[in-house]
Amino acid sequence: MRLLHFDTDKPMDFIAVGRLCIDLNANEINRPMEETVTFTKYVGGSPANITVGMARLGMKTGFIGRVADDQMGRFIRHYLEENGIDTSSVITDEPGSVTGLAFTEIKSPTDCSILMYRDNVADLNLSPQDVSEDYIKQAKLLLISGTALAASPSREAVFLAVEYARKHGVVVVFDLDYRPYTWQSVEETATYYNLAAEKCDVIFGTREEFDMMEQFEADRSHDDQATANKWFDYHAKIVVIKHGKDGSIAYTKDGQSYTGTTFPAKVIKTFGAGDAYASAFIYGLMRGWDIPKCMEFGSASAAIVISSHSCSDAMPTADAIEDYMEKCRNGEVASHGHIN
Ligand SMILES: Nc1ncnc2c1ncn2[C@@H]1O[C@H](COP(=O)(O)OP(=O)(O)O)[C@@H](O)[C@H]1O
Ligand SMILES: O=C(O)C[C@@H](O)[C@H](O)C(=O)COP(=O)(O)O
Repeated sequence: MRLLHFDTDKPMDFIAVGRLCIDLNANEINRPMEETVTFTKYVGGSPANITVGMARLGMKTGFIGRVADDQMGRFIRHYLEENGIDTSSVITDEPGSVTGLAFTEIKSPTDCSILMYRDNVADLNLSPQDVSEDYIKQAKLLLISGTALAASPSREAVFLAVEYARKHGVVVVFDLDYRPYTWQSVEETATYYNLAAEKCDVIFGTREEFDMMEQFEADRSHDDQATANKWFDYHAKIVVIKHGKDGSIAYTKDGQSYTGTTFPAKVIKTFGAGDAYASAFIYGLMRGWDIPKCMEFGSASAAIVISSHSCSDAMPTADAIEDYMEKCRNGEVASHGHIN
């Protein structure tokens, strides 16, 4: 059974909608934020990272979003363009809003957290009028991410993008990307996440993210197969549930499930794993690979990114992923900072 159909007549491979932000990653690693004084600036925001990943993998990519009318906004636009990402649907917001910042705290390779500054951010000002039906219909795949559902008008813009995608046979992928501090209440969060997930072909999330969505259900079994089955009753063909260093499980609508293992990594920080995994997995899907091969590629890409200082800038090419897998097979990469 063919799970997904990518329309090869469409010129653009991949479009993401949502936030374009800045990551400020601690240079002094293995210490708390209180003692961290210097940071390196990168483009960030989960959908931005995934798009950079897709571009590095050679896909024709574009982005729909709003950036602040400031130096940070211009830095983001320039970085996307340098990476070959089409920015014709990246709008500069009216003066007054700011660029979202994510300061990363790297206490140890396994104890990382993010301090986000997201008041009055430009990305949540994306409006339905910014979403072009013509732009979306020429793409094979649309990626949405949960944080863009946190407030209006960005929320409506995402739902409209999904409607256009479905109308024109564009595969819709949902990366749950749940960031609690951007939301008002758990009730609101679960409501909008569930409404969006109903409309998507592929869903990526961690067990904790799916638990958040299921928190008001009578049957809260925390069971991965039960979670996947629920979405197969709507529109989903593939549901991927990520379990950090313990790997991932992919379920498909034809009743199969596949367990993905992890690659050894010299872990610097754990964030960025999910974005790298998603980009390489989606790349594999679009190349027509079987699910285990997509998972393997995703896990290898994740291992590379968590062994690097950045998320976006560390996104590997397909050759780099192949090389890494080869080195792992030859026992040339030892795990470090990896707690089993
Ligand atoms: N410590 C680790 N070592 C090796 N691979 C990892 C590690 N943590 C995560 N990964 C890989 O990255 C994937 C996604 O990671 P996860 O932490 O579950 O997502 P997210 O970053 O979205 O929270 C995992 O399925 C796994 O393949
Ligand atoms: O998503 C953000 O705004 C911050 C990201 O750029 C960040 O680096 C990160 O947390 C990546 O998310 P993950 O892949 O889910 O770990």
